Amino acid sequence: MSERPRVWVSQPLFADVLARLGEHFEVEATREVTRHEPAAVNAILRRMDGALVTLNDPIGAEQIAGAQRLRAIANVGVGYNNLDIAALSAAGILASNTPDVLTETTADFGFALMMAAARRMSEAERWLRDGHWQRWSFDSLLGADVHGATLAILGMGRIGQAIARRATGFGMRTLYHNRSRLPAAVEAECKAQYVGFDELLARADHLVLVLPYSPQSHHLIDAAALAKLQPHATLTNIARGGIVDEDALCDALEHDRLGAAGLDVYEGEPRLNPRLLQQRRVVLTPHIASGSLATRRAMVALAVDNLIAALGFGPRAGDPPSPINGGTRDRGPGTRI
Ligand SMILES: O=C(O)C(=O)CO
Repeated sequence: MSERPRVWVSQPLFADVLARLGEHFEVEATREVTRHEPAAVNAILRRMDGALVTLNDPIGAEQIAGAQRLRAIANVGVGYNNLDIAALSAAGILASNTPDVLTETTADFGFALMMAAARRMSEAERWLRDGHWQRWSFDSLLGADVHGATLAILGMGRIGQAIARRATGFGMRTLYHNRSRLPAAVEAECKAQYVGFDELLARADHLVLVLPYSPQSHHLIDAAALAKLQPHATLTNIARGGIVDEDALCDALEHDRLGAAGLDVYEGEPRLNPRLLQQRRVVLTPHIASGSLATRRAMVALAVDNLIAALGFGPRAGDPPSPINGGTRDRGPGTRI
């Protein structure tokens, strides 16, 4: 009997969802959340035919060097800046991600984070828990309205569009900027108007970042970009931390050049820029935008489907549902999220 392919699961995920891998493969699963050293990953991948990894696991030339058997990497996540797609493609390794299944959950969270920042919810709760509420006062903790305001979405992929659809229920005016303009029918459905980058910033009451992280978007929101925002504007980031220059953001907050911020992602997470923790007018959450139970399970299930199909098994053998490279839907780097 020929040997079964071997696959590695880099982090503990839902064991019952992963169980399907065992129908086809020898599975080596990591039991605890681990920050794997590149050399350790390389030693493992040299023995593997496939791997299921998360955004905590950078996979590039160093990790796949000499991994002769490796044919597929399934990323659990829609953003895949942890994968070096050029290196994987050059080695003939099929990479996949998990779009669509997290769109609505992530949009819910982005909208909630924007509202929480605008209405100072974290600050208000800290104030209350710290025992400051002695009597009700008419002008304490006044925030900014969301209904009727101008929503500015940077990155109008699936999640950006889902946020725009939510904004219609709040009577917002939605502007967006994206690498390419959306078809008129999609703009009409989202009630969103395409504008240039500078105009987006200048007109935003609430700016929400939903674009992919790439060398082009690194620190796109820097001091110069922040200076284009209105001083009452809020900034919400549910994309990747590296898109925002966090020191420039702290400067803007400290000098009242920005109303508030809602952040779910950080450059260098889980390590936080200590200055962010000092800011009153920020809502900070630990990268949980896609974190509903149902959605996280669906993401793992899709990654499992991708891995099984990419390694030539199951009903879609050879045709994984959401390939990034080398598949029927080669979407190249910087795909909209
Ligand atoms: O899917 C992603 O890209 C995430 O950030 C985690 O949900």
